[in-house]
Amino acid sequence: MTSETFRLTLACRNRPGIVAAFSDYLFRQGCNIRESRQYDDASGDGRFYARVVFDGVDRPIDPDGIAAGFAPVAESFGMEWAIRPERRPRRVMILASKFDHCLVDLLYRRRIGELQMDVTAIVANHGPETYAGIDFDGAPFHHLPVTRETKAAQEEKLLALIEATGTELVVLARYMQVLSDDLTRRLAQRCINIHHSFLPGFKGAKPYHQAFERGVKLIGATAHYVTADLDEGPIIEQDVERISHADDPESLIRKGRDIERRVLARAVRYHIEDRVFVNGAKTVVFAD
Ligand SMILES: Nc1nc2c(c(=O)[nH]1)N[C@@H](CN(C=O)c1ccc(C(=O)N[C@@H](CCC(=O)O)C(=O)O)cc1)CN2
Repeated sequence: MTSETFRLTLACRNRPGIVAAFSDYLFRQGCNIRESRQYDDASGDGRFYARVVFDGVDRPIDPDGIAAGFAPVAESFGMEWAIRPERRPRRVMILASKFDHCLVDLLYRRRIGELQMDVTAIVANHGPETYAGIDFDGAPFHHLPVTRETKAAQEEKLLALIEATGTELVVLARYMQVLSDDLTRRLAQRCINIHHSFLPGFKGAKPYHQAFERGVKLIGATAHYVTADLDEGPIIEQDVERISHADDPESLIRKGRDIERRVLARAVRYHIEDRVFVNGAKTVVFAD
């Protein structure tokens, strides 16, 4: 009989004995460490990060008991930590605007089991006619139109929906509205945006036109956590593709769609698999 697997994630000020402490604790609980990744940010503010996958070998694990026993160990190191069952799907809300390529891609990857998530809702500032023909796979659709004048009220409805659905992660899948400072604070480290450029280049709207005018030879996309500062949040994933003088804005937009899809899907997967740690204005990513 195989035991269920769990993930321990932790972050704390670096000092000797952290690895010994959590590995000895898990060993004494009869657990087996299947995978362990760690990073000691000696160059920055001396933080230590670890992601540990463990199971009970051939005996069932009591996660609450394991967590209760680990709490004093964690406290002695001043850790931020969590223990989660690997197979529990994360609750994810997807926001979209006019362009649906990232929305469709995330739904497909969920349907084939690549993304271990339950979609709590699909929210858009455009009406359902914009997404005609898309199989939402049972996810509820909410049309929340917004103007400069109605932004505060729209965001209140959005936040109420996030809380009512127990949403753990909000994904801006080419959602083209700037979120307020208050909303970004409430969604800190649990709201991922896909920006259609290789940041820090070409921030803001219309990055492909900016790229065309500049005559760059590479275009890219960037997935980052959303902060109040537009396109400035901690970067989770990026990718690029070579282009040429022959590419006009339309062909850049076409080539960009593929890059956006794969970069956002990777960033969402890394987040829901607890592979991403925010380290100040940057991230530590234990990619697979
Ligand atoms: N607080 C933040 N909100 C959002 C971010 C962010 O980094 N911080 N990223 C954007 C996505 N985005 C670029 O990736 C982006 C979206 C929209 C705009 C913009 O200027 N929008 C205009 C309205 C445009 C329209 O109605 O079509 C606006 O909001 O006034 C710039 C960049 C998502 N939100």
